[in-house]
Amino acid sequence: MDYQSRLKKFAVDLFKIDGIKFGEYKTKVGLMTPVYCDLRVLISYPKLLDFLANLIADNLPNLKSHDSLCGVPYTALPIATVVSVKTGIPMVMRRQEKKYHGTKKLIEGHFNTGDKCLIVEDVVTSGSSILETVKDLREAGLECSETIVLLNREQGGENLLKKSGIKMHALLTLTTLISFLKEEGCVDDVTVTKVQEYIKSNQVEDKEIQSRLKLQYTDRIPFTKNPVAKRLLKIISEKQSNLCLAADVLTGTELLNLAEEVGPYICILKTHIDIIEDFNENLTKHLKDISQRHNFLLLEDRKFADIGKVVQLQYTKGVFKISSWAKLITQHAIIGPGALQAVKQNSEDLGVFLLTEISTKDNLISSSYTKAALEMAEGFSHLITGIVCQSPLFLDKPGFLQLTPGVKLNSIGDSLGQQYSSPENVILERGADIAVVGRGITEATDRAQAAEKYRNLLWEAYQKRVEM
Ligand SMILES: O=c1ccn([C@@H]2O[C@H](COP(=O)(O)O)[C@@H](O)[C@H]2O)c(=O)[nH]1
Repeated sequence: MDYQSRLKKFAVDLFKIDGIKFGEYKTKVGLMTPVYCDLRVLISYPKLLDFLANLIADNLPNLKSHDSLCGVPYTALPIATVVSVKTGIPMVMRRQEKKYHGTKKLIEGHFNTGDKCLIVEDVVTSGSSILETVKDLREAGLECSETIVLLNREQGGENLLKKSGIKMHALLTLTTLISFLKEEGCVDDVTVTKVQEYIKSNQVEDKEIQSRLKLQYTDRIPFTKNPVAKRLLKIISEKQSNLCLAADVLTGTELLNLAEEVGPYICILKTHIDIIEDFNENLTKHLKDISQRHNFLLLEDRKFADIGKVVQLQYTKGVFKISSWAKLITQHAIIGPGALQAVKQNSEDLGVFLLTEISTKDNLISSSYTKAALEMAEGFSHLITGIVCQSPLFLDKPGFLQLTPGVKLNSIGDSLGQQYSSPENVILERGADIAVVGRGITEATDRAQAAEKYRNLLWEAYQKRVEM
């Protein structure tokens, strides 16, 4: 069989084992795609894996010039392994997370500095997974300039990899794959057209984006897709305030008095409306009036974390009717895209801050959870105002705002796990765009004066960051 016929056989076999599916599929970040690739199924078909290893070996004439192979975790690991066994080229393996005990190695296997390592990957969309792997391999002293991939989705990844000095060799592109399948009667013309249109209109963006840390708030307005984020950025610039007050008080009167006192110095007033002991609907009406008069937004920090349907009810119904007064809400990412879908219909007038990290000591959020939450946020860019986190994330995404709680002068924490950093540290080291201050202001004798002090410190720190 010639090489083309072998490739076609591989494409058809992949289709037969459900490695490639056509229809309406939701990606892990909540976007729709007419073609879904799940090459993890290959491990159940050792003969096909063997066939694939031969295809890879024959595709790359200079394969043997490499000292090692590295599969991008996890799907490509078994593929790299069979190629290694077939060709005798040793493997190295990149851990996805650093080990916190033992040898603390990020790259496993024996290698020498300067060894040429070939990256093996299953599917390339933007190429970001390959770039992450390459970054760690290069830091460990390996040389990476080529990658072999099974399927190039032709969405711009090849170009982005080239910019980082990586040449991509692909067994199949989405175009060749679909034409092979069409020739063999596995898909019809309608599917072919849908896939072609999808490729055209889903190219990864290739713009040089300045780090958000270096941009003034108004310069970030064009980058955001969420209407509430645009309004918030305007308010921040007009009031020269990146201070969010955590108004954790227990009565309606206390809340309204506090809002009046600190209103001139804040861009957001954050509530936990369910801790108000004498709540009634008039409270949120008055709160709304004050927010309009003093030009700040209301954020209900409900941290929604239930199934989509319940989130929808909690957000719109019950005694609090949050959707009628809060332009901003917080949500946990643990539920998956369903909870975001649930509030999406209000997206013209709603902004969500998604929790990707939390400020408390010994919390259970891992780096892979944070990574997945960030991907989810990107998939809902029209709805997401920003992220709640503790470290500088989304640096190349100036359209998303970083909201960071756990800010207080002269304190490192409370007795219940809360951890604090200073206003300067939260902006300069932790990458916050907006800092949340609660007890630092609410427990002060002069709350307006305390709010003004935090406002000035936080604003000065942001200006320093932009100029640094
Ligand atoms: O990770 C998080 C997320 C939210 N919060 C909220 O911020 C305030 C902090 O109040 P302080 O009095 O300044 O400690 C509070 O409303 C939390 O619910 C957080 O602390 N950490």
